[in-house]
Amino acid sequence: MDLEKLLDSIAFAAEKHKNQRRKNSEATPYINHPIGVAQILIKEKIDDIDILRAAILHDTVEDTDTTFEELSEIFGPTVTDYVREVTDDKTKPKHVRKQLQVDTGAHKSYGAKLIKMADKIYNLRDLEKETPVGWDQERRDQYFIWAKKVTDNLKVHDGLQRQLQELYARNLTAK
Ligand SMILES: Nc1nc2c(ncn2[C@@H]2O[C@H](COP(=O)(O)OP(=O)(O)O)[C@@H](OP(=O)(O)OP(=O)(O)O)[C@H]2O)c(=O)[nH]1
Repeated sequence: MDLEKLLDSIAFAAEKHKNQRRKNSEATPYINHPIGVAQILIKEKIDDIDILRAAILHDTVEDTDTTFEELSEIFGPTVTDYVREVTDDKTKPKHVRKQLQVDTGAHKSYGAKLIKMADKIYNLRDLEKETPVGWDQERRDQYFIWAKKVTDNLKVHDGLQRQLQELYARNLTAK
């Protein structure tokens, strides 16, 4: 049953992210982010359960002690492969990781592209609300510029693309 599968994923991610917080001034629990990413997809009528589960789990390997083997055992290969596609290799320097997101996006699967689009929408909305603790205006602006380079290679969904365009129109100024 899909609802049970979705809740199992949320419970797993919540446990894995339990000690992490977002970078906003309220230090919101990190799990709000993956839940919000899945919510963005559901609001756009995306109902593929494997994509939704992967959206919930998308930061577990990148940001916690979770391994792909663990995900594969519990959630199976399809969900795990989506998570793998949207996971940055943290052993690489940050500028390399950022460039890889720009360069590899176009070659990813439809599901991975949807998750990446929703991930960026969530982060950009957060940035619109508040500049994260420790960030200056320049870092915020650079994130918008970089996110647009990433998402320009992911245009697989009109509704998500419209939300991204609105975010860029409000926040990217020609300099
Ligand atoms: N806007 C915003 N972002 C926050 C907040 N708390 C945590 N983040 C995370 O910060 C990352 C963006 O910051 P960066 O400076 O680019 O990356 P860094 O964390 O590796 O230093 C994103 O993670 P990421 O998974 O690496 O995403 P992405 O950089 O691949 O898009 C985002 O999810 C917050 O309150 N607001």
